[in-house]
Amino acid sequence: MLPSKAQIIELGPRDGLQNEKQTVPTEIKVDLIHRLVDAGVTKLETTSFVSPKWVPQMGDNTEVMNAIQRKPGVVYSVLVPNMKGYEAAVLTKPDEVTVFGAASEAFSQKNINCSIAESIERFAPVVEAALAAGMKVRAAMSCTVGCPYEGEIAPERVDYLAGLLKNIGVQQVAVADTIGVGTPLKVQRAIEATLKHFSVDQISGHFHDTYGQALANTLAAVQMGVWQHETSVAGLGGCPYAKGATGNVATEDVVYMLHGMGIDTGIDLDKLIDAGQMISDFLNRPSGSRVARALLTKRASAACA
Ligand SMILES: CC(C)(COP(=O)([O-])OP(=O)([O-])OC[C@H]1O[C@@H](n2cnc3c(N)ncnc32)[C@H](O)[C@@H]1OP(=O)([O-])[O-])[C@@H](O)C(=O)NCCC(=O)NCCSC(=O)C[C@@](C)(O)CC(=O)[O-]
Repeated sequence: MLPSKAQIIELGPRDGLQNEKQTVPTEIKVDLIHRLVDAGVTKLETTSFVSPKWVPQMGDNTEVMNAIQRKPGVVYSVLVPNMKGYEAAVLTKPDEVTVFGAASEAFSQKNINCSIAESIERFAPVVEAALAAGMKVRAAMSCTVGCPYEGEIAPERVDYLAGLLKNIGVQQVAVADTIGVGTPLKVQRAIEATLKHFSVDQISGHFHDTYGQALANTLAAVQMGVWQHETSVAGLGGCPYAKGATGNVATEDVVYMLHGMGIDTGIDLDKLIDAGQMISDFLNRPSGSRVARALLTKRASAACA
């Protein structure tokens, strides 16, 4: 049965911008966050507390968090790989921390410089501290379908990682197709493996669009009852340690699809498109959202008529 509700978990300010070569000033990131919240986004990843040597674009994490005017009821989430990141993050009072592991050993090494087992040892004290401080804890599971270094990933490896994350107290997990190689049935198998440890209410889909499959994969997740969707405005993004992978599925495209299916997101699509246009203009390239491009063209023709 299709879910009657949906929540967008907007990743544009973090996953969307982390890989940008040009420096995006803090005030642009903050403006983007404010516009997204004004459009009705109620949960978003604002930044990450990782090494600035590894990901320079997120080096202004504390400044971003401190500059945001927070709206009550909105969950401001940050990515944290270890206790060092947690200790810096907690000072900025996030509502949620997200640890991030991988179903692929090689990707774990490349992305966070440790094995899957070591990553769990690093995450465990983060999860414990965050829960004790009253924060929510999510985990991203990278490479649940394919890995840029190891190729296809079997569902058993997703099952293994999800079990480890459940054991340390993680409350919610993202099933991520980091390099966008997944197709609907493969993504459903990764979600099925995750469902052995987490309920459908604790799972979000996180699909990159490298092969143009992200919206189809989102629909495949919806058909399994998944209602939390990790998306990126204007289709921004990509992981610096997954070369060639494009951005996440565009928030505008997911919102348009869900609204068309009668599933409310609480998001004002016009305002969302304006937020995506602001950041696309700043980055000096067209939006990666097909819906945004179509509706902007329609707006322009209406203005000329
Ligand atoms: C995880 C580490 C830090 C390990 O990096 P490491 O080198 O193994 O860490 P270390 O403990 O050996 O420390 C080395 C140096 O890093 C510092 N350090 C250590 N930890 C931190 C920290 N938290 N914040 C700031 N600095 C830190 C530490 O203080 C030390 O500084 P030094 O003494 O040399 O000056 C590193 O590998 C790293 O930052 N990796 C970046 C990972 C990343 O951000 N990847 C992109 C996000 S994941 C993603 O996009 C995928 C996702 C989530 O969206 C889902 C999907 O699509 O798959």
